[in-house]
Amino acid sequence: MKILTAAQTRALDQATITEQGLTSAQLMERAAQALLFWFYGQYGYGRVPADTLLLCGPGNNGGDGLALARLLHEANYSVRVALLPASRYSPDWQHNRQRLPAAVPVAEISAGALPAISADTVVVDALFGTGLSRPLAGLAAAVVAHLNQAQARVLAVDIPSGLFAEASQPADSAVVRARHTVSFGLPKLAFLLPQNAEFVGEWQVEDIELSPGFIARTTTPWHYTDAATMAGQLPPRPRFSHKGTFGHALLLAGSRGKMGAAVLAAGACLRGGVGLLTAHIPACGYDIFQNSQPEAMCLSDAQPDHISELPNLKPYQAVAIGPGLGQHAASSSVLRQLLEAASQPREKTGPPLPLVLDADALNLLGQHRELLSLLPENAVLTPHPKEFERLTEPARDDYHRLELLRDFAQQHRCLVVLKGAYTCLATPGGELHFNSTGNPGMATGGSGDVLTGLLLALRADARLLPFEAVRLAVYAHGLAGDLAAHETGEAGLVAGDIVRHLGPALSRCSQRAQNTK
Ligand SMILES: NC(=O)C1=CN([C@@H]2O[C@H](COP(=O)(O)OP(=O)(O)OC[C@H]3O[C@@H](n4cnc5c(N)ncnc54)[C@H](O)[C@@H]3O)[C@@H](O)[C@H]2O)[C@H](O)CC1
Ligand SMILES: [K+]
Repeated sequence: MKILTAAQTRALDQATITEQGLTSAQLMERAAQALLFWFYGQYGYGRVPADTLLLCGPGNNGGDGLALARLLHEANYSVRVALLPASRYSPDWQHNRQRLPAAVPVAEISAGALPAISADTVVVDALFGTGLSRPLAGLAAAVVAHLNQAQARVLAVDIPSGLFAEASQPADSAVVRARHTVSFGLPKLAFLLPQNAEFVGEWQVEDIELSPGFIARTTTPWHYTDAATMAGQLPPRPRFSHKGTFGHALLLAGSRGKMGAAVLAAGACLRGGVGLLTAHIPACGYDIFQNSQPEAMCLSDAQPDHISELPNLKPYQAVAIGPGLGQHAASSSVLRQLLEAASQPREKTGPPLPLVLDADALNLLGQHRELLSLLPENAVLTPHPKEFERLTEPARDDYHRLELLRDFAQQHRCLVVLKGAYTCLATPGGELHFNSTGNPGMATGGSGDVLTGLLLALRADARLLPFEAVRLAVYAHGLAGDLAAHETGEAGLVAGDIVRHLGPALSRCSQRAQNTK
């Protein structure tokens, strides 16, 4: 699913109206209907809130609010409307103002007459939407401050008022703190960034049949990976496949006290469908590893506590390094040797060896930035924000971090998975793909090791393009976390639960096998 700018969204509106032969008021009616269904979903018939207040601005966001006020009134909700005065009102605002039944109380907001809001009032924030052109000030800012301090349940229409769709607002500007946001057609970039979570609350996107042709033609660096995007992305396993079909993966992981990271990554790699897995681990971990992952092969390093040797890479279709690795100088030298070997083309025309770098491998890269020039094309890096900062620089805010991320992936021609809520995958071509799956229960030790193992499995599968493999791994990892949390609750979730649910998560992304009989 694409994410568009506010300007592109306005053009999408227009294209929809033209292509479908609609009036703009008819499109607004679709938006208002979607909002009405949100109320039905929340309150059902007959359980309506005692007091619903619609705060309406002068543009089409306010027009949506006025249309919704009419629909709610017709559905027997007790509604009142408060209008933000302006010198100009949009034509569809005026249309819906006229259609508002006289029985609905309407008041004009002024500094001395702010609408009464109690903690029991359900407030619809239809002050400003994607037409916001500057930070809120004056009366609009006063209304927002008044609303926020009432701590009422707030539903934001399209986007919380005062929030820009794709840029930071200045610190301390007035922004509605919504508990819910119902947006139309496509998500807004703002919804996906941690700095906006306090304003956006729980968000959802409602389909109002905006022009699919226009969306397809419109270019954007931002994408949202949802279930529809991922349906059928994992190819079926051919009936005549054998373990060589899915690749032989090498995992370089573990150090004394951190063998669990190697075990978890290996478990995820195996559940990710790899053909063969070999783990190269420090000698202290040999028994631990062999006992807990009997399906994997194991190479023991000469050193007891850390990795100091790089195995011969010839047998392997992909290599991951980092989980539980530690930062010993000898392990750092293994990383250097691996990057040097992988940056040489394996065959004259073939792609370089697929690499996945995580955890301490990223910290070592941060300490030795000269190694970045050795990254082979499409190497996968999986930093969380702090690890990413060590590779680049501190970000001023979440939008700046996205810029740094995009630049880094383009400059080093690699795939960077910036981990967190809505994990963001940056591609060498400059795209940013935000992931929809996952939950806060996954903020627990070992989750990242599981992702590395799954990435390793899918990068070893030669049937998948590098970007496809990484997007699928990120999505399936989050989905496995969601399936696991369903069983354990978020607090009770541990990384091993994610491993156990990778199989079901991947099968939800798989194509049905055809002609395999
Ligand atoms: N995207 C869709 O598919 C649909 C969107 N709808 C709704 O329309 C709004 C966007 O409406 P628009 O008229 O373009 O903008 P706004 O209502 O957000 O406000 C514009 C209005 O406000 C003035 N203004 C802008 N910033 C400020 C400010 N800081 N202070 C004061 N005044 C400001 C501006 O000059 C205009 O006069 C979208 O979000 C949806 O809710 C459609 O209804 C359905 C389809
Ligand atoms: K709004």
